[in-house]
Amino acid sequence: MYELTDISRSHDGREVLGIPRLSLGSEGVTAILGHNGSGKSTLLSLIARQDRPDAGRITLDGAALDAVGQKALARRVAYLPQRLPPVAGLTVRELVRLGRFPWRGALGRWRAEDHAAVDHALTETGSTDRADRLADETSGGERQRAWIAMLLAQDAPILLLDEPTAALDLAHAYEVMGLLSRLARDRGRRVIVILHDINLAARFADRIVALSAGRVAYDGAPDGLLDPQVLGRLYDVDMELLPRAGKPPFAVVA
Ligand SMILES: Nc1ncnc2c1ncn2[C@@H]1O[C@H](COP(=O)(O)OP(=O)(O)OP(=O)(O)O)[C@@H](O)[C@H]1O
Repeated sequence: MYELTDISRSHDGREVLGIPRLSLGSEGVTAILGHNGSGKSTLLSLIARQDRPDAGRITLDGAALDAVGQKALARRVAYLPQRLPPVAGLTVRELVRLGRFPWRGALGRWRAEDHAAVDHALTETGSTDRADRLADETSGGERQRAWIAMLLAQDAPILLLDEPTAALDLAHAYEVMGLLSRLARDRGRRVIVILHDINLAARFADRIVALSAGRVAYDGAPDGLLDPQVLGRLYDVDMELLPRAGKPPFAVVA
């Protein structure tokens, strides 16, 4: 579990993230929401240790995040950034195999469990049929699922994903979120995921942390966020809720 204390991160003399205190990772799925530029990716890249705060302290399970070795961190935290690098020349399977890097033995030998983890990740993301195609030649959404498969193959207890559903059609966005929430529920994974879709977050998250101008503006259960006033303040737009029998109401712009 992460503990953040007195975190500050600035760019060009402007503080883009200021968090006095925040614990993350004790719930199954935590969704991070907020308007564009509110600091979501900055927060995620800090806890993924892709970036460092200018001030403050981040611990992971009680140890300073800075002090965790690179391989040990990769075994505990799998991170999917918003902007993914090009994958020229790699097949989908080769891309997914990269996720096994922190687990491979001395001399980088492939063990049966590495192959099994890759096959399992391909199956879980519905990517098996495309495994031998060049990742570059698959559609944006198919490639996104291959990246998610790579993340699953890494087999880390904490998954950090920055807008993983952005390139996905509705059905696959729900499928991927369903998969992440099953990993949390059935396999004890802790998922921290940036989303823009309030309704997707309300459906799958156990906790929502919403940022506004670099500050935590809401932190709690999805129910509490599904309030036109709270949403209106957060996104600076009039919102209304459409009730649905037996399901969370649907938030729409009024
Ligand atoms: N490397 C950088 N250099 C300068 N400014 C940056 C840099 N990275 C982020 N910022 C600024 O910090 C602020 C927060 O950015 P961040 O990417 O964390 O927002 P976000 O909530 O993830 O936005 P979005 O929803 O658009 O992805 C923005 O104003 C952004 O312009």
